[in-house]
Amino acid sequence: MTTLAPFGARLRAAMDTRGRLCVGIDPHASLLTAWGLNDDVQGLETFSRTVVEALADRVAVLKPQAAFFERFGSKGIAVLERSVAEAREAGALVLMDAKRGDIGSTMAAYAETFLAPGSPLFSDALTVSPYLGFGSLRPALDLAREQGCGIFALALTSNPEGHEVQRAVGADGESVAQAVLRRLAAENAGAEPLGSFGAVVGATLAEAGVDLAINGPLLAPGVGAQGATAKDLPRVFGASVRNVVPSVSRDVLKHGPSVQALRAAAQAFVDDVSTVTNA
Ligand SMILES: O=c1ccn([C@@H]2O[C@H](COP(=O)(O)O)[C@@H](O)[C@H]2O)c(=O)[nH]1
Repeated sequence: MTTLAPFGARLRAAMDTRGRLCVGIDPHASLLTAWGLNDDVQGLETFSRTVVEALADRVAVLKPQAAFFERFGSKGIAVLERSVAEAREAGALVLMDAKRGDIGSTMAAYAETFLAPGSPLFSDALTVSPYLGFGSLRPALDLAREQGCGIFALALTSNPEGHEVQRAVGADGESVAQAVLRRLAAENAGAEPLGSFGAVVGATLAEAGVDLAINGPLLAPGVGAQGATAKDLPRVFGASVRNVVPSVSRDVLKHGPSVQALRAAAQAFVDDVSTVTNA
């Protein structure tokens, strides 16, 4: 099995050649219906296959939302396995949005599931929750580093409810989100051209209010259906905007099942992002 180059380097190259965009594969029941599909495993398979066919050979990152596959049990997970493999085969980086987080010994099993080569769900990167303590993520951080994979830890999420936890300030005056970012920066120290340990920071924020200079990617969900636009990115991310990977799900997916329309919608976001980030 060939060893992958570090995820950060692969992501930077993908963004340079394909443009800066992550498209989520979120097969909501309402989207399956809107596409004329049944809300069942066959509908899930057709939906996911269509998104992969339309976008995996052109967008930098595809981000399957595991929850929408898990809701169909083992058959849904089998669809997820095939989608991940086909998307990677077509050249997209696959970021598994599973937001795993647990005590270290269990975290090791999650890491094996998503980051061990040969695992049926092997992905290029994984979202994780650091709210059992950043140190509990160590098995995932170590396996990702060893295998050329990436990790995206939740720092400031796009939903308004996240702030009560993430903006909380400790006795030392540091916010919880800032502590997560500081630990990510340490993981990325010295990495070039970009570290592999990223943060999730919502594009919906009024302002970041934290130091985002982590030398790693900043996944920015919230563009599209949650109300943010590409124009918000410079305000939220400041000088770190060059490391932002905007993430859109419903606002691209609503254009299916037409492959051409999905492609056009994704390209429109890529163009919008390049206008504001290259300004
Ligand atoms: O802070 C976060 C972290 C993750 N997400 C996920 O991103 C997509 C957003 O979907 P849209 O349809 O573009 O709103 C979804 O899978 C979320 O679970 C997020 O929104 N915010």
